[in-house]
Amino acid sequence: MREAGHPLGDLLKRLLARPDEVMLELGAGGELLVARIRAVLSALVLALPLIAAAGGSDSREVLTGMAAAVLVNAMAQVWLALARGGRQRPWLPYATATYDVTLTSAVLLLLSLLDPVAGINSMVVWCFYAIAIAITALRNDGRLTLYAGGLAIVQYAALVGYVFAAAEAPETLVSVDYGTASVSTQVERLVLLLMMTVLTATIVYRMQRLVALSGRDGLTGLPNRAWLLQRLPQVFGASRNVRTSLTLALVDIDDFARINDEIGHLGGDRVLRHFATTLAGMAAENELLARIGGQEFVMLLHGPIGSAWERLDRLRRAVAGQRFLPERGDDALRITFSAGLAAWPQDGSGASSLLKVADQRLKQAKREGRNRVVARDA
Ligand SMILES: Nc1nc2c(ncn2[C@@H]2O[C@H](COP(=O)(O)OP(=O)(O)OP(=O)(O)O)[C@@H](O)[C@H]2O)c(=O)[nH]1
Repeated sequence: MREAGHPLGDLLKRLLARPDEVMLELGAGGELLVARIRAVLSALVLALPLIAAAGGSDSREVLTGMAAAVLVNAMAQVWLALARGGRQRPWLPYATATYDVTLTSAVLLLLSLLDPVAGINSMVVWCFYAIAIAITALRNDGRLTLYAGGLAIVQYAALVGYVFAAAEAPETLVSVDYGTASVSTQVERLVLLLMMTVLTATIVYRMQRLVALSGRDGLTGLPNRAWLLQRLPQVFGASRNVRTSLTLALVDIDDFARINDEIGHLGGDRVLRHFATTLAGMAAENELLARIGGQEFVMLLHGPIGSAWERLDRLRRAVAGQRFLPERGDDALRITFSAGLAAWPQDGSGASSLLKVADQRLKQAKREGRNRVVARDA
């Protein structure tokens, strides 16, 4: 994997980039988790007007609080129901982040209408900005963190501006319960929100790096088996919707143990990298390629098994006809491969059934003498 020149440049580039499909899938799981946390927190909010009522508060205030708490709970249930749809709604994380931040601003605005200093000096409600920014980390999308942080800073700055502009004497904004409101404290709060955003964005970046590393094969840079098994169900789901056919190919370099014996393990590694590049050259942009074991690769090709066979067999002939020079001075090496194909959905509707069929056909290709592509059972 290529590193960008400057760590900060790399961080910003990665944060602003669309995350990898597997990352987005994990992020959809994070969205559901956030929706569940929001539902639990909202249920706790219901207790606040009841506590106020027990404390002898004004019945109108209690009823208003109750109505607001019910509304917050109803919204939390709506977000939860939408989050259960997985990645069907790409706008959902943005909608919920907007909701979380704007709800915090709305409560602060309400407080400021009762007592201007309460609106901008309240610590507890203000902390919900920080929570709203922090939980975007669970969605694995840096763009969302930057959006939520930016929104919180803009909304809070607007609220502070409004409170100071509306005050008759801004220098004497004092409250018995909330102390003195000063411009410097408010600037500090805005800086804290910025720090929270940068911190959360850095966590997202690190998480993305870890997921990317755990889903990649270190030698070839291709996705590995874990990544492939996460990704395949989504691809099958998308293809089911548009009714296209797919072909899974299990591709295996022939006699690789002998190649290792002849040119050494490092030479074998070079062969693997060269072969991975050759396969990648054949795959279309939206087709999958992964290294799932030693000398074993999986390709997911678009189209019926017949045309996939033609493409792979053409590649097989081309590879067998070329010679690979592992290192200057070495003897040129002839590489061949065998492949077993399985058609989706005819040979299996899931990853494991397709891999099983493709493996049987690969074994058949090896039994029949290697250097061949098998697309149906003997
Ligand atoms: N250089 C190198 N060799 C590897 C790597 N992973 C696995 N191998 C070797 O790949 C070889 C696989 O051998 P086999 O499973 O017998 O397969 P084969 O020799 O290709 O035989 P057929 O598949 O039947 O054609 C073993 O010698 C492994 O040590 C790797 O990352 N680098």
